[in-house]
Order: sequence, then structure tokens, then C-alpha cells
Amino acid sequence: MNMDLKDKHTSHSLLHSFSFAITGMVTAVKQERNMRIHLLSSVLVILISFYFSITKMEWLFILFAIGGMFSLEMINSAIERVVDLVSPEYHLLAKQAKDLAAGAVLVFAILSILVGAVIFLPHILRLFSWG
Ligand SMILES: Nc1ncnc2c1ncn2[C@@H]1O[C@H](COP(=O)(O)OP(=O)(O)OP(=O)(O)O)[C@@H](O)[C@H]1O
Repeated sequence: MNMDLKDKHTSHSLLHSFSFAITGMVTAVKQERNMRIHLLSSVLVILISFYFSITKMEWLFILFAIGGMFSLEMINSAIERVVDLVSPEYHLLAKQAKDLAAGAVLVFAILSILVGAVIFLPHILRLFSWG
């Protein structure tokens, strides 16, 4: 990378950096099917949370689960792209990098499902008078 190009890449204003981050979010939603699934599930979870009038503490867990899922999914997508860029051919390290990133998403997804179950199951049981 020559010096001019390096300067160009390092001298962004805060506003520019923010707009690149927004572009990343838009790209993720446009190009990643999983992101669209997360978006739809998040809207559903938020609606259900309002319906059950969950507590402030429960909202914090739900919001962290939703935000964490989006963040991790975007990091996973970024890792996939970098791996495809540097290793378009099959390579064990490329496989491990992608599988590890996917594993990180899975860990958080399981955690999020458990958080959802702990918060919503009592409400659902009460709704059907089972609790
Ligand atoms: N260059 C590579 N070298 C070795 N294995 C790879 C390589 N690219 C992908 N793989 C393997 O194939 C799997 C699927 O890779 P792919 O890039 O299709 O991601 P994906 O999990 O389908 O992503 P998504 O469905 O989120 O778009 C990876 O988890 C990895 O095990």
C-alpha cells in the first residue's frame, strides 16, 4: 500500500467512519440471509416483549441478546469474506477460521435461546394457565 493510499485510509473523520459502519450494516442485511432472519426474529421478539410487559431487567437481556446476535453475525460475515479473499482454494486453516466463526455465532444463538426461554416461558405458561 503506497503512502497516499495509506493516508487516505487513515484520515477519515468520525462521521465518515460512522457512515462506513452503517454501510456495513446495510450490506449485511442485503447480502446475508441469516441477517434478514435475525431482523425478522428480533421484530417478533420485541413485539412479544411488549405484549408480555417484561421487566426492565428482562429488556436488558433481550436487547443484549439481539444486539449481540447482529454483531456476531456481522463479524462472522466479515471473517467469511476475508477467508474467501485470501484463500479461495480449499485450505485447512480457512476451514477452521470459518468453522470457528460459525461456532461463535452458534454459542451466542444457544445462549440467546436460553435467555428467551427463561424470560418468555413463564409468561407463555401463565397465558395458557399452566403456570
Ligand atoms: N476456502 C475454504 N477452505 C476450506 N474449507 C472451506 C473454505 N471455504 C469454506 N469452507 C468450509 O465450508 C463451510 C461453508 O462455507 P461458506 O463460505 O459457504 O460459509 P457458510 O457457512 O455457507 O456461510 P453462510 O451460510 O453464512 O453464507 C465452512 O464452514 C468451511 O467448513
